Amino acid sequence: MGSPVHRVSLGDTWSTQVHPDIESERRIQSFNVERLINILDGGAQNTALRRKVESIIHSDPEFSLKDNYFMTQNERYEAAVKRKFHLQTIAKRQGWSEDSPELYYSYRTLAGDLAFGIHRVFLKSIKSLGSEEQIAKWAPLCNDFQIIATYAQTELGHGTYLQGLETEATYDAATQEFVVHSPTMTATKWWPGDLGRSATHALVQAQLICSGAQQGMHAFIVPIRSLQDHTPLPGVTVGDIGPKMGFHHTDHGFLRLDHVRIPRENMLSRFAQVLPDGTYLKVGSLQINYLSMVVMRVDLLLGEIIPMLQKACVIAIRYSVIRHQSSLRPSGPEVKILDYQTQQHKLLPQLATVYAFHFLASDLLKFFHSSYSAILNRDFSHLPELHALSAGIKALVSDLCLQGTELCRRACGGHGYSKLSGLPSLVSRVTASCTYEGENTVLYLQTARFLVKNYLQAHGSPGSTSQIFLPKSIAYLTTPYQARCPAQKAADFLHTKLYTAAWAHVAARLIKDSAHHLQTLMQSGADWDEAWNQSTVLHLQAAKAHCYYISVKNFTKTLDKLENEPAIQQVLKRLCDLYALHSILTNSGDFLHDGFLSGTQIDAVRTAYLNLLLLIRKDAILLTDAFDFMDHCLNSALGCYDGNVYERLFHWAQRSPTNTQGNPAYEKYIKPLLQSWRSKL
Ligand SMILES: CCCCCCC/C=C/C(=O)SCCNC(=O)CCNC(=O)[C@H](O)C(C)(C)COP(=O)(O)OP(=O)(O)OC[C@H]1O[C@@H](n2cnc3c(N)ncnc32)[C@H](O)[C@@H]1OP(=O)(O)O
Ligand SMILES: Cc1cc2nc3c(=O)[nH]c(=O)nc-3n(C[C@H](O)[C@H](O)[C@H](O)COP(=O)(O)OP(=O)(O)OC[C@H]3O[C@@H](n4cnc5c(N)ncnc54)[C@H](O)[C@@H]3O)c2cc1C
Repeated sequence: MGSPVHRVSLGDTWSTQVHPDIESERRIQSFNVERLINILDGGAQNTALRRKVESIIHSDPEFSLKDNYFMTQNERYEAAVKRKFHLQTIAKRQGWSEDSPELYYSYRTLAGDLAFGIHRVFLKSIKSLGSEEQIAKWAPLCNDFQIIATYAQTELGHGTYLQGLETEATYDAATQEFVVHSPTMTATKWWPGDLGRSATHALVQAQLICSGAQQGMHAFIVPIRSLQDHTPLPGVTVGDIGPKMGFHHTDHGFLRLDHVRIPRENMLSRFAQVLPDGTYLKVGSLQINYLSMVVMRVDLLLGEIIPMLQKACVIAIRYSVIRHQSSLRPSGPEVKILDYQTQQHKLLPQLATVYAFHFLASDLLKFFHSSYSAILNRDFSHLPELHALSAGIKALVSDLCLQGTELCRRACGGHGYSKLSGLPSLVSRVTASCTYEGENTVLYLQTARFLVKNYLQAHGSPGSTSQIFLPKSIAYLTTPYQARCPAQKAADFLHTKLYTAAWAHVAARLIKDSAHHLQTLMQSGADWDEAWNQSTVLHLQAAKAHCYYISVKNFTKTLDKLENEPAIQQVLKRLCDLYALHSILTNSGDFLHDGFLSGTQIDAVRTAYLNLLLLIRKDAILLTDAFDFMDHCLNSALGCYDGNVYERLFHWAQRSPTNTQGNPAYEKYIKPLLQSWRSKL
């Protein structure tokens, strides 16, 4: 591998050497880090391309994220717009097209701190819901930024329940136009990114009214601001929704439409259309209009959510080998905090989790690609499975990435509370991912609906085992499973088949229990909807267990493909073991409930888990280096490659405007107060 210096990108002239405490960690080379980087990138060519993009971006001062932490919301927005347009200029010069890996890598390199993220959501929605003519018209306008667009679905009154959206698009056959209207206050669109101050066009999701009937939610392209002077167009009220927990660089907005007329051609019509005379035609179910959400749920995993936990792990683990606190024995030397078992217990499962999620999301992406073109061509056979998998995986990944980043933050003690650590921004940003693109509880319940329905079909009545074809990801629901785990000692729990089977057992049992609970309620008189609501806590648990099972199984499959890389296979196997055993320990009640595992076996799981912590501890720094984030992108005083934590924290704090711009409160309040006492002292 080339000199690691390429990662030290902050241009800190005072940083002349790598801290010995982190350097010593890198001397233990139990595997080739560069090879692991290549595997995570999906090949050495991708690594080379990514680094080429990184060097272009980082050598350009316009892209610096340096002062982000000291900026106001307005300044963050302006800087993000500036970076976005500068990136477009570079992309044009370099010949990087919209869907190119180069632009994807630029986004990663700039930590997503760019404006117009939802412009991309608009484009992806046009590509999934628009006809070929509509794509041919709108995609180039988007790509060249002749328009700036947003995705306006959520309203003040409704986000989850799309059938409850109030915005109306009423077809007027006399003019062949739709009249798009917000009939109530609660119909106001609320939350769309890039809407508050930027967008010229919105993809508005509205209830279609034509042929005298409500046809459900459909997508309409609505011009909202003048392309000449950016003022709101007639009938449009638009603005910013105000301060938020994070996403300070994005102008989330509101939008009210007062009988705004748009041409008939502006309704996206791949799957549904309104003919000039008002006749409504559609293929597939109403929910095909939700396709763009499936696309985004898959897309955001690797593009946005998982990198947050990766970065948090890099920062917290690097910091934990620099930070010394207390000693292990009386009068012994102060130790690195990563040598405390409790610190390992906080951080190393997060590292294992984020590896598991990287491979999970990569495989989901493959399944998505193989199903998506069929869906666009109106073969919907894989859609229910894709929807169930993408909804559940989005929920599990964002839930655990949020938990993990917050744990990493707290594991850095007081310095983790400083924005300069980079961790608070990661936590607040990943928090949003548990809500946007579908609130997580709601998404788990979508997965549960698929599981329960298939379970009930496969097992006509309790106890029956009729053979029916089930989609691949749930085929285990009809596989007979063991009632007791055969493991006898800690080492037995290091068999991938054993712990995968354990998760299959628990997931299948919880799905069975939730389905039976539903059936029992129905047998005692409840209708399906009432019975469903009264069993949703069980459904939620079942869906989570299913997602755990999928993630564990997927990690073990990844290991199988690494036969030719024994050293890397070994280190990843340890992470896979740790992920699986940690997930068993944190959900141990589910394994003990029906006696599948005994208390003694849980003790054995814990023993195996604690042994793994020690083994992974020695490779921890290399495993975080393998994410190959440059310092610029981490933007953390605690997480830099060279480990010079204290110097960097001190230098960065000096740049704070609170230290450079004087103290107006002194003149106004402190000085008069102090001076009023002087005569008495
Ligand atoms: C750089 C930027 C980074 C950050 C970017 C962030 C951008 C964020 C953007 C947004 O947040 S956009 C707004 C996103 N909003 C949502 O995700 C809303 C979530 N709500 C829904 O998805 C749905 O309303 C619902 C929860 C699925 C319920 O809908 P509905 O009541 O109509 O359906 P059900 O009765 O529950 O199910 C009926 C039937 O439909 C199937 N189905 C549901 N959704 C889909 C889908 N997406 N694809 C395919 N099929 C779907 C469902 O499984 C049922 O099938 P059957 O069981 O009847 O066979
Ligand atoms: C940072 C950010 C960016 C966003 N960007 C966009 C954007 O670009 N475009 C856009 O259109 N929207 C956007 N949104 C909106 C987002 O998609 C919605 O907030 C999200 O879908 C959740 O909907 P809600 O706010 O209505 O929550 P609600 O549905 O009101 O959820 C509130 C609570 O009710 C529960 N609940 C709701 N329904 C059910 C149910 N059926 N069963 C059980 N429990 C239920 C939920 O679990 C939750 O606990 C964004 C939101 C955020 C935070």
